[in-house]
Amino acid sequence: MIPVTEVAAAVLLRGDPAAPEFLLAQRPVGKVYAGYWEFPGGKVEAGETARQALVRELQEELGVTVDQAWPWVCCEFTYPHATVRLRFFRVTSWHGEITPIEHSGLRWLKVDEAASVAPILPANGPILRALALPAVYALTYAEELGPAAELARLEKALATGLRLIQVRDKTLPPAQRERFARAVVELVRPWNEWNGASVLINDDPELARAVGAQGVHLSSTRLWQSVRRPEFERVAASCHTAADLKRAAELGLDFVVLGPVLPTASHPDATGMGWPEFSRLTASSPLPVYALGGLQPEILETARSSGGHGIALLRGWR
Ligand SMILES: Nc1nc2c([nH]c(=O)n2[C@@H]2O[C@H](COP(=O)(O)OP(=O)(O)OP(=O)(O)O)[C@@H](O)[C@H]2O)c(=O)[nH]1
Repeated sequence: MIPVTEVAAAVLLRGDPAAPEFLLAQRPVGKVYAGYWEFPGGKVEAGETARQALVRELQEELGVTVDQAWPWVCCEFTYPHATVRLRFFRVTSWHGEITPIEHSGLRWLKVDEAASVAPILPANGPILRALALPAVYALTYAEELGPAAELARLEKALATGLRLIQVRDKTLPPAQRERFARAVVELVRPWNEWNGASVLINDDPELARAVGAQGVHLSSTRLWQSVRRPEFERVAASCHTAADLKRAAELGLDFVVLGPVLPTASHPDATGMGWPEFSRLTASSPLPVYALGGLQPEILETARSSGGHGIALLRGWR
């Protein structure tokens, strides 16, 4: 078996939480991949946890003390020199002044500016794409609220920052679902052009194509039936188990939702896995994970401190 080098890496975030800047650092002469841009961090030493390594590395490399670090995604990558398992943390609070003690350069970037820095360590491409995903994934609920009211709710939410939408509404009659999906895509179109907002259609690639949606959201059943990633700009899936998460990663999807985390009215028979289990499952996910099930917007911080990228909401988004 190839030995795996454990690495802890930090995505330092500052500024507006809805459109933050993150820090990239340039590897100095003398290291492998000198001149490449990376997230600050380094190898986990014997006897350390990944979090302890992160805290130590940020002190050594940048001269700062971490106040808050939340586990995020974890990916493996094989370089000619080593196979690494990179545990990324979102670091939103620290003290001390950031100083390039070991790197040859530092750059703060907005997520849409990542392409302006090159070269980036090869393992980091998917990480930059994951960073661009918003905190909230809104699931439509026209079957209860009615299509007109749901479109009005969407219009308001787009104006205040909503960027990622799933047309769910599985029980609407097919013709009505198609009309509604088309109307959502039309409503989102200008936001797509200006801000990259996107619409994913739940479990129906044909409908997604017919209405010109940016993506498709696979049910866990379809996730297992799919032999390759469907050809859309964005593909996500519903996951409930570690095996589902692994499958979604193998298919190269963009993100997943995992749940139900808490008891929810839409699945009255399910008790919810709870945050400790959510945390355990997300710890080895290379894909960003949205928590789902019985959640309200105020729970975002809990989801993030438990390893989630964000939250998926059905009733609660606004
Ligand atoms: N810090 C960091 N390492 C990364 C990233 N992406 C990535 O593939 N790596 C890989 O993870 C490994 C980290 O090793 P490192 O050389 O930075 O470790 P270190 O700071 O402990 O240095 P040292 O080995 O000189 O003591 C390297 O193989 C590096 O290529 C990233 O974003 N940040």
